[in-house]
Amino acid sequence: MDATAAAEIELAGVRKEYPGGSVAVASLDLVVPAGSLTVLVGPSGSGKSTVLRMVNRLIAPTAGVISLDGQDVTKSDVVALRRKIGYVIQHVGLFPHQTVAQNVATVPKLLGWDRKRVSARVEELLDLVGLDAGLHGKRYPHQLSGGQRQRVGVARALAADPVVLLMDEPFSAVDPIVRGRLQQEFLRLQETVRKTILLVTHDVDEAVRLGDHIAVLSEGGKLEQFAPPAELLARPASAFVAEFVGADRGVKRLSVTPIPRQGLRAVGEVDGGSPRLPVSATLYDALAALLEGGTGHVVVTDGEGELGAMSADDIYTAATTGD
Ligand SMILES: Nc1ncnc2c1ncn2[C@@H]1O[C@H](COP(=O)(O)OP(=O)(O)OP(=O)(O)O)[C@@H](O)[C@H]1O
Repeated sequence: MDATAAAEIELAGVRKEYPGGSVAVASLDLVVPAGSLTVLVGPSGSGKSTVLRMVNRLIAPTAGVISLDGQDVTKSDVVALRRKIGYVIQHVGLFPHQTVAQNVATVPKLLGWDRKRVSARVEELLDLVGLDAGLHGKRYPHQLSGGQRQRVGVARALAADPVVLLMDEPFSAVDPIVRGRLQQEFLRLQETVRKTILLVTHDVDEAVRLGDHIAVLSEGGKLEQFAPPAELLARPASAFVAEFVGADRGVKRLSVTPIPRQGLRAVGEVDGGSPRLPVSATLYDALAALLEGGTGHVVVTDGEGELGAMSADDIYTAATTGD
């Protein structure tokens, strides 16, 4: 699949008051840059799902404007709008009496594609999410693991090549190990497809791992902070954000901070048996390797060879530089 156009999502003064007077979102301004992955994170009841469901018009805002590439979604034809937006939810919502291939083919068939084009697309998508079309395509959802079902949900959402992907707790129904793997695969997939993704989670670690940007919401859909993960962890904008990201935010930052290429110590100074790791790794990986290795140092490498070494103090310095 080629990288196709992605659209900017803009919310301006968006409010949602449910019948009965509960104000899920009081007034939200948010811009989700085209082709980026923005995570909406916040405690239960902070309005995250409400925001997502307003973007694809499953519910209507009480006030304000939501636009895709400058076009007001409430003024677009709803069928055409939903074709532009893939939607993935926690329990996937696959059709139980249809095979995996039929599930993925749902939207292309609705669009009237001929059989050959539909089956080529299904094969391409299953391959993209790491499933074998020959093996898994003929199975029914109950014959798959939770993680495989989740991948089918993503494949189905991508079927008509939408410009936007909305994902509501997409990885929370699977165990932590499968979740970690799906998150990694999903990041690789996003490198290929470069959609504009708005993803909801209540899990800060997931937000940090996945987001180009993180929007932290508190009660009433109040935007507490909108920032890249490293900035959010280094400089929480309010006591609410600091508490929400957790007292271990310093440790979390290690996992989003790259190993520096400059200022490494000479490899000759350190024990030859020190663990080695690529410069593309994070400070978190470096610390983990250092603790595991027992020599007090790690050696950093790239394609050409050894770049230098780091001690625990060096990792500390790299983690706190720029504060
Ligand atoms: N259909 C509805 N009618 C009335 N109130 C609703 C409705 N749906 C949601 N709410 C209320 O709106 C608020 C926001 O709900 P929403 O589901 O958007 O939050 P959330 O952040 O996604 O929560 P969670 O993480 O628990 O899924 C909550 O107080 C909720 O009770």
